[in-house]
Amino acid sequence: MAALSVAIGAQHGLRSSGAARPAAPARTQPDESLSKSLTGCFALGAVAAVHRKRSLTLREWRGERTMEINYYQLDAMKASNIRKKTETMLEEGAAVLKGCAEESAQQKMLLLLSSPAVKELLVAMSRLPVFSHEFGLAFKDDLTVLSVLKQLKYFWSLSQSHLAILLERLAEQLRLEHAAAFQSLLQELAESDDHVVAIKDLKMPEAVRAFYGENAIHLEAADPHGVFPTSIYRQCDGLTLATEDSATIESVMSTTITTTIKIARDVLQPSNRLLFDVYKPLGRCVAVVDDKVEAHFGADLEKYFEINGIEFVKLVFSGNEVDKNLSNVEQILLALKENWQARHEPVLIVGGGVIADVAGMACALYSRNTPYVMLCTSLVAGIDAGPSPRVCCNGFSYKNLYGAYHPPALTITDRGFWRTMHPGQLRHGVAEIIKVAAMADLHLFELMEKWGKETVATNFGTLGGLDDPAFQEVCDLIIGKAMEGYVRAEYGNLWETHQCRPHAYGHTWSPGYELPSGMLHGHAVGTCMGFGAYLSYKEGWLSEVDMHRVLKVISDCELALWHPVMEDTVSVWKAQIGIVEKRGGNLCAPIPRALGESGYLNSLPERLLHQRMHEYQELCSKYPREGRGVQEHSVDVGLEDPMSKKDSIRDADRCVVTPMDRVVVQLGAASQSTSGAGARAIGEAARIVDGIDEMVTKYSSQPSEALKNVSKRTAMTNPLWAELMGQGNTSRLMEAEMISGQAEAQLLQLLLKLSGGKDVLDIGTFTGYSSLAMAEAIPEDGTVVTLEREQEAKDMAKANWIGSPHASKIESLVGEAHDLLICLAAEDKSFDLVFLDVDKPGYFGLYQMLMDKNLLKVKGLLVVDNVMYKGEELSGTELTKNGQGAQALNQGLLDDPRVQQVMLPLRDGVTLVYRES
Ligand SMILES: C[S@@+](CC[C@H](N)C(=O)[O-])C[C@H]1O[C@@H](n2cnc3c(N)ncnc32)[C@H](O)[C@@H]1O
Repeated sequence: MAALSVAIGAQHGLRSSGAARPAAPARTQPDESLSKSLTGCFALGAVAAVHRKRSLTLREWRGERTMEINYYQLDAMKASNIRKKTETMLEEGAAVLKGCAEESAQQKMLLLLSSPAVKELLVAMSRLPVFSHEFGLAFKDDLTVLSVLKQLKYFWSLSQSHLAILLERLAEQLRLEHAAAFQSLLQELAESDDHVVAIKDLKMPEAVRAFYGENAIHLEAADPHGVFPTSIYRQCDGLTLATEDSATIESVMSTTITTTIKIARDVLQPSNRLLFDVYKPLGRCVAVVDDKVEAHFGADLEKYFEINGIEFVKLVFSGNEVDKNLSNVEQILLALKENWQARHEPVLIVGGGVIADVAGMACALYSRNTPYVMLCTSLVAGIDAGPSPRVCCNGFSYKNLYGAYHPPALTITDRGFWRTMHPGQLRHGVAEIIKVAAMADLHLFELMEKWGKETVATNFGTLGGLDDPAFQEVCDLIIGKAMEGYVRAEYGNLWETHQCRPHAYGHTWSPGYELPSGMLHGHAVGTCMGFGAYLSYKEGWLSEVDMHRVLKVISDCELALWHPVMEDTVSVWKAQIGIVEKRGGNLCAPIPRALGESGYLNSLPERLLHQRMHEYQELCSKYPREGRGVQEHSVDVGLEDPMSKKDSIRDADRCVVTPMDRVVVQLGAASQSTSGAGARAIGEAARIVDGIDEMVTKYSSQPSEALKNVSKRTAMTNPLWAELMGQGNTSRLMEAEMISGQAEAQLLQLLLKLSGGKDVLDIGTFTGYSSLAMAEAIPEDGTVVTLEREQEAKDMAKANWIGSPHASKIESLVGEAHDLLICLAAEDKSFDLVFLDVDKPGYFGLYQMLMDKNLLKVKGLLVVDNVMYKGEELSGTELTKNGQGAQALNQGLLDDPRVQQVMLPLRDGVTLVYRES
């Protein structure tokens, strides 16, 4: 690297600063040959001049003089000159266009490029530091002009239509009377295929080419960004200081990235220019589109590009939290490669926060960085994830474990897309607005206090209040302010080089419990913001009144202040340890110091955390819904619980619960040894197979609140089971994955409703899901007898049923199923429906007891789970004991003339057995 720096420096000129330096450590005196070879290294440029001028003193030779390497030599800029030159160019350009009205569009462009004022402006712009503070501030009162001038610097590499768009925009802003002339140039150009030809490739008169060619040669040395840019959105700079013998080099490097953010309406109306201006000059648009957005707006997207004559390549990917993994990033990378995505061509990303993260990360990785335009279709994307420089994905069950810093070149937020959002998904996005408001913008906070409820109720003015212009303005204002607050806080700390980040409010403790709780991100943030506000009050920062204002606005927007997962304060403490590590050894927890002002809490000892959390729980219990959010879980809004799937199809440790899991794992392994189209096809196949359970869950009736609660609580039990097993309190290691779940519960409920059964036997209680589901479906005088070997599981199930009006229908017995069946038979019990879901080796024996002892009534129904046992028989591998148990029952049923049965490929296979006699 050092050699490279010096070589660049030699090209661009080294200057000896001659700064006084502390004495260098003693070194051996270089011999003459070394001296010669070092001089030889600096054969070019100013260094050679320095060496030639006089011979070095020994002191100097030992490295006590410093060489400064200048990378770029940009012209000094004077805003008034640029403005004047621009206006003259517009005048002269319009006159040129008027004088050649009959010429072809290409000829018009050539005549323009030959005009002195155009030449002068373009060359001047190409030599200016257009990304500098000074330049930005000089044009701060006209951001359109600023944006155009930043691009004009690259005119030599831009396509004809791109340059025409820039000239048209300048005319609209500065010389409206000439705008029509430039507009018609653009229209004419856009109609020919040649509009994508770059200025540098036009066949221009020799003198004109020589003029621009000379500038290009100047730029090669002075500022290569202007002549050979990688893309028009990034520049680098640096300062390298080297001792004269090059033994020590000190350097700083920086990258400057330009970005534009627009809050707009009707972006997909074909006449809207936002996407046109980016993609028309490129001739095509490669887009990564969220599959749910595709369902609603896919046709509009296609129409937009078709009408505007832009080739459109649409790559549709799933954008659920559960899909936020490296495997999906890789699939996007493959798709980009297959479509010859170029490094200067911004990818269009259309969707919400997850697709912004995953596809944004793919762009960060593709050719090390490829620009992208973010078209935000959700609230979270629109004000937070969309313009965010952080792109990321989850890994090893940790949120955002992998990532990069790669902001979009253009972010577009159009509220119109939100009309199709699930209200629950929109609601949780509101947390991000409250976050900005409480930490950085009192005015925005007051707006949320006044309008928060209504914005949530109307999907931000897209499903209501459409005829109320004042409300529409309020909606835009809230979004604009939230966006501005976000950008203000984040863009000065793009690479998170320090941790004073107001935007991490609500993100300190919740990362530890968000995934296990199954909460939507915004609700998890809500709970964490509420806790943060309480801590602030306890610190003496927020007044009690203001603390309650924060809690109230969260609660009014129907977000969660509290979730039972937070009762596990040990896990919350672990989350704090993790976050301290992530924040470079500091807690640095952003919490409001006053309303609308940021503060940072840097210490919260463990005991105090436990205490504060309990106090906070008490406080939340007095809020509506006892602090709980409305539709607070992913499953409540039709999304899969992020914990229900492991991260990657390539994850060899993926928990194989069903035959589908086995297929997905196999496909994952296959995709590792394949690339290109093969890997993509395998990935697609894996996604389809993997999506079957999700689809079944999505389109089957949703479980009751009580059942949802059982699955949530069960999802958190794995560490507990390990502990209980370690203490000898269970006979074997249990796992949360043993739960039957929603689809099977729906099946059981439907069977009971269809058959009118009321005496039910549930063999294998676990945490009580199937028993409660069946209890919900039987009449008031019905009974569910449930059997369980483990006392701990029985206790847990009982606790899970508390609060359900159907709990009283359940009779829970503990012991070996075999023994308990003997007791039930002795009591002459018999059942309309039996659900068999215990250790598989005992299946056939238990079945025989059910039949022989008439525990299953004639005309009764037996439902058996796991009859495909993880696809073992299908895979042809040697069967485990469980696999053998399932097979024995399957064969036994086939051989038993008393029953009629059907095996359904639902999850791990469910067989319905009707007892004929
Ligand atoms: C797959 S889980 C049951 C899941 C439950 N039906 C549900 O809906 O979530 C199996 C349960 O049966 C219990 N079990 C396994 N073999 C048993 C046996 N032979 N006798 C009694 N209980 C048994 C296990 O302890 C475990 O809690």
